[in-house]
Amino acid sequence: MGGTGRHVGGGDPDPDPDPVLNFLRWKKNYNRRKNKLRLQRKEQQRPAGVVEREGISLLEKRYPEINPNEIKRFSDFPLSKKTLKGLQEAQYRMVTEIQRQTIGLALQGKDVLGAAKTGSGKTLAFIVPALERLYRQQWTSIDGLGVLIISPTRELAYQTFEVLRKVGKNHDFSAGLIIGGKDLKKEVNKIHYVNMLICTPGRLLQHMDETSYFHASDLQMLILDEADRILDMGFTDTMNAIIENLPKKRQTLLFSATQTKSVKDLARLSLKDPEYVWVHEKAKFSTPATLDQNYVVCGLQQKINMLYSFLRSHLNKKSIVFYASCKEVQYLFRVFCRLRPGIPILALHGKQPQMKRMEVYNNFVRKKSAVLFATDVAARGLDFPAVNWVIQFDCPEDANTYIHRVGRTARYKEGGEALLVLLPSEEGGMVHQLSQRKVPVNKIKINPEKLVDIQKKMQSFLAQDKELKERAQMCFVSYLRSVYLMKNKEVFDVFKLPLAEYAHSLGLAVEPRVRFLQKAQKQLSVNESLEGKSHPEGTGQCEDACSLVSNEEVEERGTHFKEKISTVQRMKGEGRKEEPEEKELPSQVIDKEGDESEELSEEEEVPSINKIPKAESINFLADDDDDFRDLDLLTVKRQNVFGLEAKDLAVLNTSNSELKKKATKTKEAKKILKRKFKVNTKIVFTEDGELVQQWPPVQKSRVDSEEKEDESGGINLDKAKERLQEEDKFDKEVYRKKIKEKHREKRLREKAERRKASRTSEKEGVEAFLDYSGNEEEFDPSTLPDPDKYRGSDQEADLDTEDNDGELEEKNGTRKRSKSSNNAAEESPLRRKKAKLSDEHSFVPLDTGLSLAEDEELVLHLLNSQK
Ligand SMILES: Nc1ncnc2c1ncn2[C@@H]1O[C@H](COP(=O)(O)OP(=O)(O)OP(=O)(O)O)[C@@H](O)[C@H]1O
Repeated sequence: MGGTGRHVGGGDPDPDPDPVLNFLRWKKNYNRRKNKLRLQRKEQQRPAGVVEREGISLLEKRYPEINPNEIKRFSDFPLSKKTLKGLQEAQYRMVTEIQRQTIGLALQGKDVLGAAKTGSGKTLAFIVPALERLYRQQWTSIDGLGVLIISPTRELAYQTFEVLRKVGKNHDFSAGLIIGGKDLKKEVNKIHYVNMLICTPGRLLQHMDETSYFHASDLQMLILDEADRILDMGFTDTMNAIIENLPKKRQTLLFSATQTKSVKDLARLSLKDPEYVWVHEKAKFSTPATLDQNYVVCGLQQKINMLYSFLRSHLNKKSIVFYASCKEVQYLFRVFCRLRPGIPILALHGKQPQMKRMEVYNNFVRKKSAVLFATDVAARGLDFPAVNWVIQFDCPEDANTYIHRVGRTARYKEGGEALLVLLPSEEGGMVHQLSQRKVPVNKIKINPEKLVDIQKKMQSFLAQDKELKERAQMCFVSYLRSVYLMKNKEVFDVFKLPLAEYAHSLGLAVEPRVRFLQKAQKQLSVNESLEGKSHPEGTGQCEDACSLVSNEEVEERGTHFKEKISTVQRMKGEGRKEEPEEKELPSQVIDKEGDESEELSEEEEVPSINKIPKAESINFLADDDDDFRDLDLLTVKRQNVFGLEAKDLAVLNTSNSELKKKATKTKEAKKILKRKFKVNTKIVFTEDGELVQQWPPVQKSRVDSEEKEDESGGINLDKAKERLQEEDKFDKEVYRKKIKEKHREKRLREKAERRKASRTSEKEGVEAFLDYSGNEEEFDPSTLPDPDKYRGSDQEADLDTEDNDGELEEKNGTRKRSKSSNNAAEESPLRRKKAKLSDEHSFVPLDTGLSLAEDEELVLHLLNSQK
């Protein structure tokens, strides 16, 4: 047997073949192959459903044996062929740590609370078990909603939807994306077919409330992505309401890069005996190892210069710049587009319409080098490929926000760099927080020689463009409000900020007045005097902030409010909260912001500056753009004083602030009058070289004597009244003349019409006559049209214009008659007939067919008969 075995394995020609043994061996192999084929054929004949069910039960049998430590690839998990194929096609083979540790638990049907660093692959960690869950249940479209995935932002929901589409494409389930800013009606029609729904909380609850056939009674799995962010955005009540609408018997997965207390509260509410998987709990750092993190300390007034200088020196990189508020993004995006740093600039924030947001998102994904100005709407979960730099222009609210922001770079084994810009007042507190959260940041310094000063340029932009200036003012207020509303007063103290310098750095000549800040300051001083400074900083101020800034204003802040929002809402007794980005998008804004485009083309969308009622005191009431809404918080002390230097302005400001007396409008008007300002005039030349004053419009009623106006300054009311009355008279006279002229024109028009009508009838008469005159011998001169009649009409025509006649001549073809009224009257009917007959040869001399003498006789006869 040993020798035989050797021969079989070796495959060398047997030196001493035993034919019987050979035959037996061949027969054995043959039978084995035959049986295998028979079985395969049998398998193929069985219904696919049965085979699938058997496959599923085989997979399920392997679930209890899943050992995360042995798993390296997705194929090591007992996954369906369809899912594995999808993963393979999307180039996902090796599992990441969070996937290795959570997929098995989720397949076993456990509730999971998973946390792992940014960019570590949490999305697949919940998408794979979700697909498998429905596959196991043999879910079909008629079964309705099986999996619900809730994301905090629309972009993240969209991104998750795309991953699901990619990985689940071999399955037969239907998937839907339900986010705010889209057509609700269209969603209503489709929602009941959807098996896997990805949505934002506000919109989901809206469907739960309003869409009659939307129900989640058979829901198998609930997934909360970036759950802490959902709660931070003030969706606690919404989430509670959603969870109440879901069946109790379901599996729940909850994922985030950071875990807060509120998440644990939510987990207690929505998860049953969950498995906590905190992959990097024991890691040295809570940010990716491939991320290089630095911070600079920079004065508020230098931040924009610094950013510009940074971008100029990183033209071939892909960067994201995070700001605290939408209005900062809007303003600085516009300004930087005008400054043309040499790199495409994009802006993403919650005030853009959804389509625009998608467009920007996709654009930035595609770009190799670009800079994205964004609010924290882009801070979580978004997976932009190959981002080199994350710059935090404004200090993040806390270490968690910091971690999510920097997580937009250095994703899945890639490298990346992060730069945090801190004010001197923010440095201590923030750096301490970061070190506590195991975030390694190095301090670096700005090279002052490399700093480009763009302040003057910005000032000139603002001097030319009122709308931009308003945006600068809104940016100013918005930033201050964001700082004011921050909870951690160790880091954020709005009263320490150099306001005037900040305003100048935005290009503003004068710092706008911020009412809420003034009120807060007052309140603070009252509190201090009452309590003898016993009030601990940080708590009292925040509460004041909540009461001083309306809820709407809070939402405009976009992202940073956390519990404060909930406090305000609870205080106001609101049941639940809509998604902030939806609230921030009134239709008008959608139109306006929808045009906000990538680079340098945004100038077209500049709204009319006529909207501004006054320069002295800007008070935007019901403006189209909700950007203008919060300007009621703001009053500009003085405008257009760019001639002044910053130093002078500072002196001016201090002296102004020292002046406690409130100047009335009358006083200010008087002051202006004393200065004897003259209105600018615009004079143009006509083609004849005459001078015409275009602006201000010249008073037509003015007589020379009035030029000698009272030069003593001020307005003489009596004189002004007289002048107005005179102007009124003059206008009335002009009006009367205009009406007269109109009537005359009307009369002439009617006459012309009448004349035309009579000529037509004349033509008809001629033709009738010609038709009739078949026989010259039977010619009856009495049938001739009355020549007086012609004359009359022609006389009228003569009163009008000669051109008119010429026109009629050509049009009617009655050339001879119209050339000269007399000729027309004298022309013989016979000639007319000939003329008609020889229409095409109208310039050929007419031949009556009679002799010359006979012709003359006929003419004389006709003339006599006319007389
Ligand atoms: N197993 C894998 N193999 C290869 N690439 C992967 C794998 N898992 C995830 N990725 C890639 O890693 C990147 C980050 O994944 P993902 O967006 O899921 O991270 P995340 O943990 O959700 O990040 P964040 O906390 O920022 O939301 C994505 O580009 C994804 O395609």
